[in-house]
Amino acid sequence: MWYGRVALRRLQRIAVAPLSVGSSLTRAAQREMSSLPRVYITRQIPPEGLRILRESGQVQFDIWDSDDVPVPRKELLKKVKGVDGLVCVLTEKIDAELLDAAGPNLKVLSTMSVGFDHLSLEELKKRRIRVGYTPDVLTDAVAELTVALLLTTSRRLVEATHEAKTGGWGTWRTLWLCGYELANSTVGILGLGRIGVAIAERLKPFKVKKFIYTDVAPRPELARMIDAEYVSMDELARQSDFLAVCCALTPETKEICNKDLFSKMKNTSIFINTSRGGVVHQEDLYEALSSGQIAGAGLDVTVPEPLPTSHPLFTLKNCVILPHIASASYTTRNAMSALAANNLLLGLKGEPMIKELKL
Ligand SMILES: O=C(O)[C@H](O)CO
Repeated sequence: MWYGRVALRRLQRIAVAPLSVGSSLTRAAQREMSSLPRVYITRQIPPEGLRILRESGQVQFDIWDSDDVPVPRKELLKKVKGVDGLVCVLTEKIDAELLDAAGPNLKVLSTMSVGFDHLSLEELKKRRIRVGYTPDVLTDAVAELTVALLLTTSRRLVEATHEAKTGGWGTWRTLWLCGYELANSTVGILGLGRIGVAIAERLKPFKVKKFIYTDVAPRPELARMIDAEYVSMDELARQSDFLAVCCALTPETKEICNKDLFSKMKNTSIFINTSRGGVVHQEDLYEALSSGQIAGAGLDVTVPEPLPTSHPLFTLKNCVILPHIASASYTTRNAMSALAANNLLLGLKGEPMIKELKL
């Protein structure tokens, strides 16, 4: 269930109560509370996660009381001082500076995201800080949104609604607003994991002819689930009518979608990215779209985020840009917050987390 803003604020007041040791508490209760591990939460996370933390009776926590504005870095560096645990989202850079500010008490970091490119894994490992993250629970939502974005881009839905609303809709025309269909197409997946499989499963009923994928190595178990063929990066570019990027952002995948890739794609191909903006060389993508090297692109992620409204990509009719909403369903965001909360609590107890990154 999703709580409204007022209910959420009420929940938060209750949740943070242990830190503001009130006069109504007995001294014994105050002592007990102040001996609990201290946790800082960098964002107003959905209510399910807050409820779990509050009802656990296992931690005292403080929270940045906003979803609209990220916690300013200066404030964050102050707030993390001495904490035992930290719950963050993808807008917080967890690096040496922050970990130094937190100090040696910090044992567990729990990010409410499947992506972990905002975390300096090396620094975390060096300090033996355990890291929880939230894969799986968002797979359905991300796959669903990816399909929606793919169809929106390939069938030119944004252009079409704009034309209908602004008087561009004249007589029925034979080739007006034509796009590309999935039937009989080849769909390529760059980085085959749970999300890539879920996307392919949803696209299959659209009569896709063939699924292909590339990755650092073949992933036969996953590939078998969707009858996908392993190909090289070059072949992926050459054969794909639709190319969906599903890989994590790492030093190896940074700007892997660049001029070299786009130049090998068909000029009827559609490029879709719901992973991280950093895997794309955006100037090269702009070039490929504006020159007609590829037919269109649908992006849920960009660099930076938010992408300034003056960015050249916004001038292109064949580029659909969404504000990083792939996992944004009420169910999924609550599930992510619950998983992040449970990971944190387990980590603080010294038990295996439900989803823990191997550092
Ligand atoms: O990494 C993630 O979790 C997504 O990008 C946002 O849900």
